[in-house]
Amino acid sequence: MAEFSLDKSHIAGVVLAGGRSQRMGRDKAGVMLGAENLLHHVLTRLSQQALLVAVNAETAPEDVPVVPDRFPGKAGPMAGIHAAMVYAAGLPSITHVVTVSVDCPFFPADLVARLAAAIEHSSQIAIAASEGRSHPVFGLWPVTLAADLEAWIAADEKRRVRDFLLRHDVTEVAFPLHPTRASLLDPFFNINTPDDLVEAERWLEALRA
Ligand SMILES: Nc1nc2c(ncn2[C@@H]2O[C@H](COP(=O)(O)OP(=O)(O)OP(=O)(O)O)[C@@H](O)[C@H]2O)c(=O)[nH]1
Repeated sequence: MAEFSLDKSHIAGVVLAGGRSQRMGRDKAGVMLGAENLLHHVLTRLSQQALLVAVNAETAPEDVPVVPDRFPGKAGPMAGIHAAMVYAAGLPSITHVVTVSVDCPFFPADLVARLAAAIEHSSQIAIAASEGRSHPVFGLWPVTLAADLEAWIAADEKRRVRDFLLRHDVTEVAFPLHPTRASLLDPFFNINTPDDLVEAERWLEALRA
């Protein structure tokens, strides 16, 4: 059997930025971390790893396509992942879409490379993990799963990402902690609350030092 190989030229990236940001109390995409907002941090990091990038939210910078949920209020982040798949399926030469979360500004610089290397055939999903926990919103998804995901969302609105993954061939890729001057940073550290934001400012400083 020929070895399956997936490179950046076949991968689009979508930042998941839906949801209610209830714990933060305001839209997380626009929250400032250092000199830039979270959406800017995440888009910058993602655009180095995917051929094209888009945002799954109401608003985005002018030159970035917006990919809104097709099932708003249903299935949480899975609705965003579905919108991402449908968007990417319409792009020439794209076979997979990588999704990342807007509240996670330090995700690994080799996220896509390592997820892509873990995929052994065209219908496989790869998701990230760290510290023994999986992070299914950080996934590399075949765009051909859009119809299956749509049927899954339509059938039951209460299920979670993990339930969808159980239906498919999934590989989990473990990422190491990132050394900083202060201590080891989990690259999937995410910002849900104002206190998390204070901690993220400290990590930003530690990374810059
Ligand atoms: N497209 C889409 N993305 C979502 C939805 N709910 C959450 N997300 C995204 O999934 C990721 C994790 O979200 P959570 O932190 O669990 O939820 P949140 O709505 O951002 O915040 P809370 O309201 O405080 O739980 C973030 O990138 C969110 O933008 C949704 O309904 N649709």
